[in-house]
This record gives sequence, structure tokens and C-alpha cells, in this order.
Amino acid sequence: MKPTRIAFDDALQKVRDHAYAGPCEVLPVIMANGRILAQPVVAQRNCPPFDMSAMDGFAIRKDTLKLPGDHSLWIGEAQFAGEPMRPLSKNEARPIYTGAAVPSGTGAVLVKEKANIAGTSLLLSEALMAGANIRLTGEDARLNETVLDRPIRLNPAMVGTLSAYGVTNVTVRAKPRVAILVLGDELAGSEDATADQIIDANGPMVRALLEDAGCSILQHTRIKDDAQAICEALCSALDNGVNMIISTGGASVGAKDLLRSSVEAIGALIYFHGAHMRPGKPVLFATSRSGVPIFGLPGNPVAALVGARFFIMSAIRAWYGMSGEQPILRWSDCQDSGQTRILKAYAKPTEAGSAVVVLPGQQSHMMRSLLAANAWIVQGGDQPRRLFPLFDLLNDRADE
Ligand SMILES: Nc1nc2c(c(=O)[nH]1)N[C@H]1C(S)=C(S)[C@@H](COP(=O)(O)OP(=O)(O)OC[C@H]3O[C@@H](n4cnc5c(N)ncnc54)[C@H](O)[C@@H]3O)O[C@H]1N2
Ligand code: MOO
Repeated sequence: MKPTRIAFDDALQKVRDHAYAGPCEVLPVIMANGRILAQPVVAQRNCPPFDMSAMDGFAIRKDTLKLPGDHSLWIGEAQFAGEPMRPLSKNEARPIYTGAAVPSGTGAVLVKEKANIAGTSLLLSEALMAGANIRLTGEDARLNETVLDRPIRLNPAMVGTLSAYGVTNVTVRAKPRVAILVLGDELAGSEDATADQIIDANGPMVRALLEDAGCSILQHTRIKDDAQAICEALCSALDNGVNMIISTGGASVGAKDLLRSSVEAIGALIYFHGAHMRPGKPVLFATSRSGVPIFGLPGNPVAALVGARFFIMSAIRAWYGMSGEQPILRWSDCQDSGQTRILKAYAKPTEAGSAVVVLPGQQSHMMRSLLAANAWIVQGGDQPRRLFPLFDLLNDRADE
């Protein structure tokens, strides 16, 4: 029996139901930028690792902090960052620099600009607040504290922070290995397209999206509308051990639309072919006999992008052990239209929240507005209207 067309949100759920989590690997933190964390990370040291000065100035003893009137302290030998800590002596004012260990007995650090120096003495004319200009041991992170505990894409700030916390290795998900098959007799590359050919936009676009999402591209081929060639490409991708196959084009009902029959011919199981959505209506989702997800994205470029942005990212999230994506905004209105419309939009932060503009040129062959878009409005299909970023950055916040 032919699978019937399903609602957009049901289709997303179907993908999640049949996608699976990928294996893990351990990487040095320095190599893990852009990778998805798979296990919680625990601080391996206190940060700061010891009480340290926050300013260049003078370490002043606790017992001389609050002395009234001018009080003369002798200036000791400087304490630099990286040097072992030496305790403060009685009536000593120790020159100290930002990041240097605060000597034991210190009550506060007097900033250099406020120091009144006379020869080898420092005149303390005003009382200092206890603890002033001292960074406390572990006030940023404590030894053995869990500092990241969810699947999230590591970014340069995280790489730096985890390094500061003494973390050398992290456990991340392996990169999904994917094959991209671009179908269409009419297609050629931009460098060699003749006047009657169409330049392949989907191949570069889907590849870039997958690379951004952390995938390894094992195979990327342009294939003619030929059943045998399509079946061979599908089988060779499976033989190469890919974790996902993505095709574009040939997904509709035309005489040369051979994706569905080819997917059936290799014994894959189709879960849906067609969703109540525009663009992207003829999208197909199947799994191979060995359970590898196969996506048939429609040929119209905006339809291909929408399919990749929502359906493939849904499978990639499952691979990474992440939950389903939440919209960045959910409006209260709900348009009961039966069909989900996915609109290219520009969202601009304002003082009152966010101003969202639907861009002109919404048909699925019109790419121009993609050059300005930064978001999608998803509306209709019995769901509240929602706003999603143009691409899923896999950086869900902890409170989601
Ligand atoms: N009788 C019907 N016709 C169509 C229907 C339908 O329901 N009944 N659906 C329409 C919708 S909606 C879409 S979307 C398209 C999808 O068709 P296919 O997936 O079969 O794609 P093609 O026919 O191969 O191509 C459609 C269009 O896109 C251009 N294209 C294809 N690949 C690329 C590429 N890699 N880069 C740039 N452009 C590409 C192709 O030249 C065509 O213009 O079907 C409608 N028809
Ligand atoms: O659904 Mo198709 O994507 O309109 O062009």
C-alpha cells in the first residue's frame, strides 16, 4: 500500500522515530570545536586555582586594612603571576600583579593608581574593603563540578573555558557519514553548464548545510534520471557504510521522477512520500533494509532546503542524542489551514521583542530572498505559528 501524505509535524516525528543515535569518541578539547558533546564535562581543577589578584597594585595585610589616618607600610619584593606564593610579613605592602597568587595574610589589594608611595614606603590613607580586588579560589568553577551536561555543539568559547577548567579530553558524537545524490538529466555544474542546462544549486547547498551540521560527506554525485544508475548509487552508498543518504530531485510524479521506484527496488521501507506542506510537498523518507535513513528532497531548490533544514536536521539531532528543536518564538495564533506553509523571513530584534517580515518571492524556485533571510515562519497545519532560525545551530540552551 502506498504511504499516504502526512502532516508536517507528524513527518518530523516519523523521522525522529526512525533515526538513531550515533557512536561516541574521545577527542582532545582543542580538536573538539564544532563537535557535539555526548557526556557531561567535570571541572578538573578549581578556577581560579588559587586566590589571585584582580589588579596590578599592592597586597595589604588583613590587620592593616582598616587603620585610620596615614599609615606607613614598607614595600616588599614583588609577587608576579606564575610565582609561588610567599606569605606577607608584618607591615608589608607587597607589589602584586594581575593573576599573581595573593600572599597568605592578605586582606585586600590596593590598586596601583591609588597608592601613595613615598620612597620605599606606601602611605595608607583610607580604609580598604576586605576582599577588594581579590579573585577567590573556585569562584568561577569548582573542582569536580559538572559544568556542561547536555548534548550541545562545542564552540570556541567552550573550548577555552573547558581548557581553563583543566579538561583535556571530551566525549563527543562521531560525525554522521552521509551520501548526497543529486538527480536530474538537466543539471550541470556552474563551470560547464550550457545554455539549456540548469545549474545544480541543491548539491552545493545541501552539502554546505550538512558540513555545517558536522557531517562527513562520503559520497557526492550527480546522477542522470536513470533507474539503474540511481539504484547503483543508493547501493554503493550503503556498501560504503554511510549513516544517511540524501537525494534531491526526481521525487514528484513526472515521467523521469524515479526516486521512489528506485528506493522501493532496493527494498527500502518508505514511511512517507508527500507531506502537507509548501514548499517541500513531495518529500520522501525511508530506511534501507539495514535501517539507514534515506531522504528524497524535492528538486525545487527552496523545497530541497526546507527538507534538509527540518527533516535531515531532525535525524541529525537524533544521531547527536539531542532532543527535537524548539522554535525561537511561538505566537499565540493558530491558522487551521490543513497545510503547513514555511516562509522565508527576516527577524530583527527590537526593543519590543522581535519584528518579523515575510520576504517577497515565496515560490519554491525563488532563491533570491534566501540572500536576505535569517529565519523561517512555520504556520498552518493546526499548530501555533512558529519562528525558527534559518539554520539549526544545534546550540540549545539549558533551560529549553
Ligand atoms: N503534477 C505534479 N507536478 C508537480 C507536483 C505535483 O504534486 N504534481 N509537485 C510539484 C512540487 S511541489 C515540486 S517541489 C516539484 C518537485 O519535483 P521533483 O522532486 O520531481 O524535482 P524535479 O522535477 O527533478 O525538479 C523540479 C525543479 O527543480 C529543478 N531542480 C532539480 N534539481 C535541481 C538542482 N539540483 N539544482 C537546481 N535546480 C534543480 C528542476 O530543474 C525543476 O525546475 O514538482 C512539482 N511538480
Ligand atoms: O512543494 Mo513544492 O516545494 O512547492 O515546490
